[in-house]
Amino acid sequence: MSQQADAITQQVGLFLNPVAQRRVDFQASCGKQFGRLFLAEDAEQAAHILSQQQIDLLVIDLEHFDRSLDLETVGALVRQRNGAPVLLVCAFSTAGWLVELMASGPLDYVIGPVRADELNQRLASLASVAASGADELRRLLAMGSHVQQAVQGGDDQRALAVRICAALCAWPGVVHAAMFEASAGELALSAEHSPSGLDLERILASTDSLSQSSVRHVFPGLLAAFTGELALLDAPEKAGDPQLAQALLGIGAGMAIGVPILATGPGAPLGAISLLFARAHVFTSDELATLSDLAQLAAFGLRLDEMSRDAEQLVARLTGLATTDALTGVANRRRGEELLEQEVKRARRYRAPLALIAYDIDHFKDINDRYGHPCGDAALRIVGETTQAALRASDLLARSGGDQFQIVAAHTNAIDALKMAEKIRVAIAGTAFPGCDRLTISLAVAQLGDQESADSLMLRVSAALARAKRAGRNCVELAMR
Ligand SMILES: Nc1nc2c(ncn2[C@@H]2O[C@H](COP(=O)(O)OP(=O)(O)OP(=O)(O)O)[C@@H](O)[C@H]2O)c(=O)[nH]1
Repeated sequence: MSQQADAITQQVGLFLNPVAQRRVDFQASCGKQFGRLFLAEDAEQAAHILSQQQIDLLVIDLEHFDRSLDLETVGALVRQRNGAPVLLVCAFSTAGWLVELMASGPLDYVIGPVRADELNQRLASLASVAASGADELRRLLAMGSHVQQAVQGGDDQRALAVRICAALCAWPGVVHAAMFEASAGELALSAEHSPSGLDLERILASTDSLSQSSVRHVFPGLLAAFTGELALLDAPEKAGDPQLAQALLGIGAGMAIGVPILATGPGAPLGAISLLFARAHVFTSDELATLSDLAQLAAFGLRLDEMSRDAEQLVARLTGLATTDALTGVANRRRGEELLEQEVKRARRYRAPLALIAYDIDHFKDINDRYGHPCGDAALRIVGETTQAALRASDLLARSGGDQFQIVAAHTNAIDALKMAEKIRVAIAGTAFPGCDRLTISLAVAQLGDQESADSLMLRVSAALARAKRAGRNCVELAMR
């Protein structure tokens, strides 16, 4: 057995999971990786063991944890490690914690379920990191932590890329860091950071298309983004373009490396990270593995950014669907009632006037019967549009059902609401409804009384609307208290 392997089997490990059987299984399948293995059933016990023992490797298994283990508690355990290796076995439901946790300290992770041989492999490589104790590696891990914090920021994609590049420059010897992104077969420089002042964007600007340029075959950042493979160049004069070669020599870059940012599934690489070093550097396999982890972290950050934008759009769309009347596009009854409740509370708090206007198309049944339902539908849409055009931005129009609509008019008293109602009545009476006769509407107006509830306001306005119908239709009725 080699000295390193010896050192690894002397490692002291700690495994955390609340399920006894899972702890037993871990011991059976991975126990041989450790000279000694502690098992903890909760975070408190784990924290206690960490404070009493010199633990080389902490494995936090989030599968089967209930709400007793939260993000903050796991973050505290990672911080307690002070940079020493931690492996997180994530449940799919807790994968969203990763970025935040990574800011608590260097962290390796696998998303469960994970096979025993995969887990053993991860543990072996982490244990060798712990055993090597190389300074360079510790610096690399510290840089990883910078990158993790950069990913955590949650800005737009470009700002995120800029922060990742700035964080990558924390690795000693790096004179320039850049990120390339690939999309639909095209490559673009999305961000760069350079303590040495190299302006790669300006140099590459003379190239029309990066994906067609000769530089892409030689410059590691582009090569990696293009091929999906790690690329190294230790002689900058071979950079593939005289101006670029000159610029690299000018800032004293002795070596360039390109690390691909790979897609999770099959598919072209998402881009690459490009690093320029002041001197030639022989990368250990651990360093290379860490670099590619960093690239994946960057990819994770970019995807997270994209995902959160997708989610926002989806939520906006779903909320829109849930609150909009499909036929007329105005707010539906539920939204109208919700908003009336809110506005009633607000009007009470600020002692501001609030009016409710309700209206109903006159003899709408006849329109349907005479011209057909599609014509009735079109008329409902036009009534909605015509009313909307007559309202202020602060008024909310809702279809309260069938051929009935209501308007919640904030900061509006009965007199002004009567004027609004009359304006809408005249607008509808003067509107052409293609395919059918002219239409009229009957309206009712009510102003919220002191201490009055939304329900009572709606009852009063309905009664007034019934009076408007009885009074001959195509008119406005004021609701009395
Ligand atoms: N085309 C169409 N018709 C609808 C829709 N929803 C309800 N209606 C019809 O609207 C009519 C509403 O009639 P009522 O409000 O009872 O009475 P009216 O004929 O409008 O008469 P007054 O209100 O008394 O003037 C009914 O015939 C419903 O079938 C819809 O989405 N599209």
